[in-house]
Amino acid sequence: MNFFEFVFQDWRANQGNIKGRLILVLFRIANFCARRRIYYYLGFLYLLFYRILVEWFFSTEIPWNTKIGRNLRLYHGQALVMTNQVVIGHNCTLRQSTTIGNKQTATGFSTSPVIGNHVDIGSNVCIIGPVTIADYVNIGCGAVVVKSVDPYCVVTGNPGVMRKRKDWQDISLIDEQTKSII
Ligand SMILES: CC(C)(COP(=O)(O)OP(=O)(O)OC[C@H]1O[C@@H](n2cnc3c(N)ncnc32)[C@H](O)[C@@H]1OP(=O)(O)O)[C@@H](O)C(=O)NCCC(=O)NCCS
Ligand SMILES: CC(=O)OC[C@H](N)C(=O)O
Repeated sequence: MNFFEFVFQDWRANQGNIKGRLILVLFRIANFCARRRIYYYLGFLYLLFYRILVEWFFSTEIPWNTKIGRNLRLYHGQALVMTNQVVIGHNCTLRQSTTIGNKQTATGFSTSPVIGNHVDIGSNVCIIGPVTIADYVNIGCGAVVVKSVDPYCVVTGNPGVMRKRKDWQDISLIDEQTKSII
């Protein structure tokens, strides 16, 4: 992926969403610099600019070295906080007032969540600790997720309760067909 493709990898997923596009382009430039040591030094001033503009002014804390797959959809772009250990797959959706991070333990901090592909995270969600969210999961608004979630599930409530998505058979069928084509 060249620089241009890398920076605009979320552009289509955020059609009609200027703020989401702007934040993600700024993030991908920072992410490009952070992943390559040479650019990290050259781009230090940019990284500072990114941090001040996106974190302080847009209140969206996506650390520049977070691993996030392509086609991230970012709705409403505010009060979103995550640690740089979070891993997010392809084709995911994030919304406002959401925290994805670690948990305090007796000896320090836990690891952070690993989120699969096609995961849709509602508004006001907390996902904390060493949990894995599998592919095609929907996390309902206001959910607090402290345990791992199986594929094709919906999680709602505090503490989050998991059940199969109503459309899981349709999705898994499409998914199997795609896999067999590939
Ligand atoms: C969870 C969600 C994905 C819908 O899943 P669904 O399978 O279509 O759920 P339904 O609407 O059929 O509701 C099924 C049950 O879950 C409950 N439920 C739905 N969403 C819920 C939520 N966020 N928290 C708690 N319970 C919820 C319903 O009350 C219903 O309960 P019942 O069976 O006792 O009547 C959706 O409700 C949601 O929360 N999406 C997030 C979207 C969002 O954040 N929007 C904000 C935009 S800014
Ligand atoms: C507040 C709201 O309903 O926003 C809609 C938006 N498309 C989203 O899913 O986040």
